[in-house]
Amino acid sequence: MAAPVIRVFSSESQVAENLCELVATKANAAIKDRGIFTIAVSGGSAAKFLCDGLPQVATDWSKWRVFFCDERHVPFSDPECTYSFYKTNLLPKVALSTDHIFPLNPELTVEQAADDYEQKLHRVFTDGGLPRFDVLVLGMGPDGHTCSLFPGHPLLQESKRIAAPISDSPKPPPQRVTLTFPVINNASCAIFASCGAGKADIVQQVLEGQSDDPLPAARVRPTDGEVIWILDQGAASKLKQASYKL
Ligand SMILES: O=C1O[C@H](COP(=O)(O)O)[C@@H](O)[C@H](O)[C@H]1O
Repeated sequence: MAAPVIRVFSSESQVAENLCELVATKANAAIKDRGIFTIAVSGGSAAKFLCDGLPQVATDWSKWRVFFCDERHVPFSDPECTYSFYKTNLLPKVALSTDHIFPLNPELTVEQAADDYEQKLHRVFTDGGLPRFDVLVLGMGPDGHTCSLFPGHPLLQESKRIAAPISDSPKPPPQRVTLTFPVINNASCAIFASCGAGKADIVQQVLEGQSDDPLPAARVRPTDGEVIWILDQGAASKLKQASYKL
């Protein structure tokens, strides 16, 4: 298990650019090696960074398979729907087929939608084992949550499911489906992108704090992979180790 790598940039636009260049490098390497690139993306600020930067990268979009680290269980027409954000802000600008991006089915109950999402994952990850994503692009909320895995929630202990329903998310909307830690920590590369001084305290706690009960974002430590944090100066401003500074 490798220690987190931390990269600090002077502006949000540089974070987005660096994130997207890194994702493209990973994508092109995976395509060269195996002919396919598997990625799960997040909502919130990470979605904005990806939609801003990915249209500029050079890659073979036909080889990408795009899942969601988590998704809100809302209709596609709801502004909280992460899939619809990508559909509006990324799909018109890149050659990614809608057959290669996998939304949650909001017409099912949240429990059925999670079951259905596990089947969608198994249709792409066909070896029957735990899916191993090439890249996860993760965000972190000000409480230290990542995906829809919240501090103190029983889903942090989930060990059987690869995608699980949650009906009591402390951040609205309450019903969501999320990847679980067995899949997250089986990824080849997990990348966090966080910006703004509002995230500085939680970034410091996650990256430098010690706890017997780590925050969800601090639990992202792929067993045979890397975790990379891409921060702007504001988000990195409370880190104590000088080597993390610009
Ligand atoms: O609710 C969510 O929040 C997190 C963090 O979002 P951010 O805007 O604070 O970066 C996000 O990663 C997750 O996908 C989303 O469902």
